[in-house]
Amino acid sequence: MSSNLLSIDIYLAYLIDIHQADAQNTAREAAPMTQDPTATAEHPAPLIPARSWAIIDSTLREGEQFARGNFKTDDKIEIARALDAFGAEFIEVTTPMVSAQTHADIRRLTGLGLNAKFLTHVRCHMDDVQRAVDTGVDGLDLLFGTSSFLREFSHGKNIGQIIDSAQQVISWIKTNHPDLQIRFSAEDTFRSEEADLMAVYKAVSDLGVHRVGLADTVGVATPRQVYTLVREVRKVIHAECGIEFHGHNDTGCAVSNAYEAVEAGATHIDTTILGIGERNGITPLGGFLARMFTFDPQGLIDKYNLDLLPELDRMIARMVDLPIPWNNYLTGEFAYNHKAGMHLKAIYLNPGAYEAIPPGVFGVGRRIQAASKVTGKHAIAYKAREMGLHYGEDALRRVTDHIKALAEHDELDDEHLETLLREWVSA
Ligand SMILES: CC(=O)SCCNC(=O)CCNC(=O)[C@H](O)C(C)(C)COP(=O)(O)OP(=O)(O)OC[C@H]1O[C@@H](n2cnc3c(N)ncnc32)[C@H](O)[C@@H]1OP(=O)(O)O
Ligand SMILES: O=C(O)CCC(=O)C(=O)O
Ligand SMILES: [Mg+2]
Repeated sequence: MSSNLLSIDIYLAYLIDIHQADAQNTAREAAPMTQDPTATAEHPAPLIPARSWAIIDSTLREGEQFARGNFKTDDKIEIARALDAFGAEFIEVTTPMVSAQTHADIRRLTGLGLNAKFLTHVRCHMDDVQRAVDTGVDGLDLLFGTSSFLREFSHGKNIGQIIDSAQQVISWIKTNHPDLQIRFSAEDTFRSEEADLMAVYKAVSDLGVHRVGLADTVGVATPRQVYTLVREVRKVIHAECGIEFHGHNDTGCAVSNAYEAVEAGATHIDTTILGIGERNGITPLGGFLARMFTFDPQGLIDKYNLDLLPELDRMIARMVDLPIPWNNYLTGEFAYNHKAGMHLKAIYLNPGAYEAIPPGVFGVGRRIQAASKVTGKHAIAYKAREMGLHYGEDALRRVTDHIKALAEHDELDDEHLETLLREWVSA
């Protein structure tokens, strides 16, 4: 099999080609990407360079809000080390307001000497911020709900009071802890009034936050809404202010919304391993990387240790005591299973024919399921050749039909197939 598989370069060239063509065909306004001085006509800059965005992995914050996300100190250390080894730029951790243990755990994590920067997620309130600043984190992710739902039923503040609190808290942090990064997020952004959002984002940007956050808290936003709102927010904040997107998956759009956010100019995307979080979770790290890989494969390969992804997924599956979903992006048991005869014929010649992303880059293997009722003669011939067996055209047709007929009634595994192929030759 391996001798027939073409190298990763084939996929990469193809991916770059389709996206360059897509760019030429699209009427959309281009996102404000930084110029790539190394780009040439032969090697054009990737459409969405991997260096234009960073991951804020929130497995240790949003993931703790998952039904089974009850991480102990050792789990947290293992998760943080694994994310750091993978190359995640930021790790978001739960607010120290949760408990004395959580406070102590954050200190423990920030003392590990990892490359990833730690952020803690806190309410925009002096009590929370004062408790957070001695944890050793690199930044504070402040939030305040701006939708009428959250203003009425969560905290009871109006937009003027939210801006006043933001002013008090942000000014205090900047005066007393100027080294800390500050992010301000309007929780439930996509059910908030646009005028309110613009007033809040402009105010916090003027106060000098490093990033503003857009949060699709109930997972209701469409990709187009995300794209449009990110572009609007970009216009009211300072050029050096980053934009973070946090998207829930209630309507199945968490990956596409994160992608649209980046395309519109977002600089930071929140993910969790396997997508764990409140309800059915947020943008999964693996799904987001699969999406972004197609725009800048080499950029992702340079930035992350992508082949560690299966270990990350397995680690969280173990900790939350659930299997990795069979159809999980990249690492699901059948994410790279090939079965139909028409697919198998082509995949033996070039796996790129039926795969968008080479599995080996993400440390996973492909499965060729040659024995089934939907198989075809090419797959059987390849399988036989691998075993050193050769059939004439008639024999190949007959053995293929025999295998298809058997498989109508029974599952055939590889071992059974091999036995059949040998018996058929000697029969
Ligand atoms: C969409 C998200 O995921 S947001 C992040 C959610 N994360 C968490 O909730 C972290 C874990 N939470 C906790 O441990 C607790 O909720 C704590 C420690 C934060 C607060 O606990 P309690 O004081 O018992 O309050 P409780 O959780 O019942 O209610 C929430 C409080 O936060 C207030 N609040 C909500 N949002 C904000 C905000 N952005 N800024 C300031 N206060 C806020 C509410 O008004 C309410 O306070 P109140 O009782 O004075 O009205
Ligand atoms: O702080 C944020 O931006 C996101 C908070 C959150 O988890 C959410 O709104 O779903
Ligand atoms: Mg959330």
